[in-house]
Amino acid sequence: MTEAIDYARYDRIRPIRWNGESLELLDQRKLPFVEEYMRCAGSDAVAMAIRELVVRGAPAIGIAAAWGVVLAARTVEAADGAAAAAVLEPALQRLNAARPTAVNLAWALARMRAALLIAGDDWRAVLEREAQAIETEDLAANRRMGELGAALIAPGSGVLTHCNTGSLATAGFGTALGVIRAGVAQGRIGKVFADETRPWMQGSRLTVWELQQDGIDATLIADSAASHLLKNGEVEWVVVGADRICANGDVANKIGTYQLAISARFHGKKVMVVAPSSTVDMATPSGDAIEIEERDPGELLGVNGGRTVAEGVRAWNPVFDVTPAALIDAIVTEKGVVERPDAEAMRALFGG
Ligand SMILES: CSC[C@H]1O[C@H](OP(=O)(O)O)[C@H](O)[C@@H]1O
Repeated sequence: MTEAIDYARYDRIRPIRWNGESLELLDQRKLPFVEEYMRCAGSDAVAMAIRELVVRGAPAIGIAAAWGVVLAARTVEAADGAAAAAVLEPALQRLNAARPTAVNLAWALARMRAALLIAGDDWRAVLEREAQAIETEDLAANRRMGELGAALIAPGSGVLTHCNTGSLATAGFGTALGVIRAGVAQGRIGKVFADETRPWMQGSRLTVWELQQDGIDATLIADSAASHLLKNGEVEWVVVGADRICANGDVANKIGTYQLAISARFHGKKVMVVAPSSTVDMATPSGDAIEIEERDPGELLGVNGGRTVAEGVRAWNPVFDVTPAALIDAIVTEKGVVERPDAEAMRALFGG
């Protein structure tokens, strides 16, 4: 069950392209029917693209922000990194403010800031190398997580995934979708289900499109059909990504993850969270401390620009929720797997 995976077959979809002068972002608002890149020439354009979900997915927004810092550096004259850091800090703050929940954004900016502070007169080149390293390391982490996560799945299993955690959300291959890709390639996963993931429809617009590109047969379900599916026995694992994993193992992820975990536990199914260590935030003690992003309620009032709700109806649109560690069976990172996560198990792998 350890057949070598042909990773090249998953390389077609690239949400982030650095061309040496500007950052090209695949506009995910237009997928799956239009593949169009937005060209960002400055860091504030990158911040807007993150805020507007042109680029989305916890690791991907960290990578985009890192390249945003490289773009900001082109507007600054400074003798060394420390001097440049002082001038660039407002631009990093504007990038950081783009979205609050995924820790990968703050993590990437902190890593760029740290590299800058110790850089000499070659600080621009240092920033470019650091941004490239963040992107390259994410791809390697995803491939490693694919192996580690797939190994937990018994041959012939069915899986259900939520939101989009594939190449579109990362430097490539994906987190939860990387486990699914590896599990299908190894013959461990026999059936793949993806839910729509209202209101932004990452599942119906992005995940099943990615899997179709792979030639992986996936079945789309309504979010509201998930518990019925978990009851009928075709699924053994719910496999999802994460936006922030806390010191006690609580996980913030796309809205709807929490109720999937409740239903999975009720029906005796397992929950696997797959995320690189850049998503682990040992400085956040528990899910109660996570800021949950609330987006425009208008995202709930229509689909593809067509209104489906009467005028004057109020909507509430939190786009993440927190799944308590007690409902999670395994957290898969590139550094290893935490089974039955709790504060002690998290400390054993991540320190702190
Ligand atoms: C590997 S992506 C992690 C995470 O990000 C997604 O959120 P969004 O599409 O709003 O950026 C979703 O929560 C994924 O699970």
